[in-house]
Amino acid sequence: MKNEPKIDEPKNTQNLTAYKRMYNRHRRRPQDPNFSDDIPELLDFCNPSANTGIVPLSQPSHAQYKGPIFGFRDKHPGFIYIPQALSKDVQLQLAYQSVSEFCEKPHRTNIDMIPIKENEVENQESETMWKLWKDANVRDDFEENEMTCKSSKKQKISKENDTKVRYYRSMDKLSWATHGYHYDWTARAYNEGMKSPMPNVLSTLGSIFASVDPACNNKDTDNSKFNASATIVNYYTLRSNMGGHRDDLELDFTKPVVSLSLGLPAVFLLGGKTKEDEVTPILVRPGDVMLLAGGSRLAFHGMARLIPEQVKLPIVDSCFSCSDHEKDNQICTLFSKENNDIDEEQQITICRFLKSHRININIRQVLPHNMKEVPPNEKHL
Ligand SMILES: O=C(O)CCC(=O)C(=O)O
Ligand SMILES: [Fe+2]
Repeated sequence: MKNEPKIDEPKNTQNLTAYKRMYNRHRRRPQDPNFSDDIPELLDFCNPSANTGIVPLSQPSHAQYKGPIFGFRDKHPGFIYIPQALSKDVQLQLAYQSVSEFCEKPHRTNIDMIPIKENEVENQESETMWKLWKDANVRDDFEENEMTCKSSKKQKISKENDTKVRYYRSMDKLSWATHGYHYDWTARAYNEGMKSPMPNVLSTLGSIFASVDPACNNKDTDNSKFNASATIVNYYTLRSNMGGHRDDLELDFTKPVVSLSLGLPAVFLLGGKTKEDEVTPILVRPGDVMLLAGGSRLAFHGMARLIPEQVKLPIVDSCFSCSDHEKDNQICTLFSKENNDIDEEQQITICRFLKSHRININIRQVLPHNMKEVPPNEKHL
């Protein structure tokens, strides 16, 4: 009897990996027009109920981040979850930078790799993707919403045929941007010839959060210092997902991948070293931070779906509100100056963008401390 298939398991799912089975359970159902079908139960670090295996972790004494951090008692060793680590202001600031400077030159995006189509117009220098999105989405309805937005503009219309101008670089096509070492998706490697400056704010955030990992001590000058040298910003729509993979191209796996979430909540799937290992579906909310660290640094993971605004999620336990512990860390001071730069109209437009998108920023250290550059022609597989 032992080897016989279970009756309630459809035949064609028997050969699927544990990861794929979990993905199929949680992915957005294409037949659901509103994307709001019932969400199967998820692990919620913002409401850590009993019997979930979630345990509070103690902070290393040198940690720069002082808020509560969590992991699992008996699975996913080394994985660290920091609920509501980013205040609303910090989320807004990071989202603004993600849609404006982080996805423009000299950084690299997926759009650079798409050939320009015949009916598309090359954007002028002053027209960033964000400006075009904003112009197309800021309309008179702000006034209807009691928010007066005097300078709102209508979507740009071409005079000849009264149709929308199709720009080559447009937010609607944007799915990722990279900084520092650009990830070369074709070669599956980093290389010295493909770099842009790391945004300071991302390097600093990477170091602050990495410091909760016992393997990182930024006060030291030795090999335990986290040195952020690459970021990937993922831009997701309600239709997006990210398949199961391992972040295995860096040359130092002793350092964590620090992952920040903004915008819509999502279902993050955390597995183990193979696609057959146990997979945990995690509800990731805006403001949460995760670390793929230690024994989970090379774990399979992916993003099954976004959760639309209309789905009612459990309210975040009040002890995770950022206002208490954010005073203890350097994150607020990091942004206090720049924050004034986002005018009200921009803020409203960013909030609107975040109601239909998720932004994930993941920060990595590529090289071990004793290596100055990526060796040429190295195949890292
Ligand atoms: O969106 C996420 O949370 C995961 C992103 C990710 O795994 C990656 O960019 O490698
Ligand atoms: Fe990843």
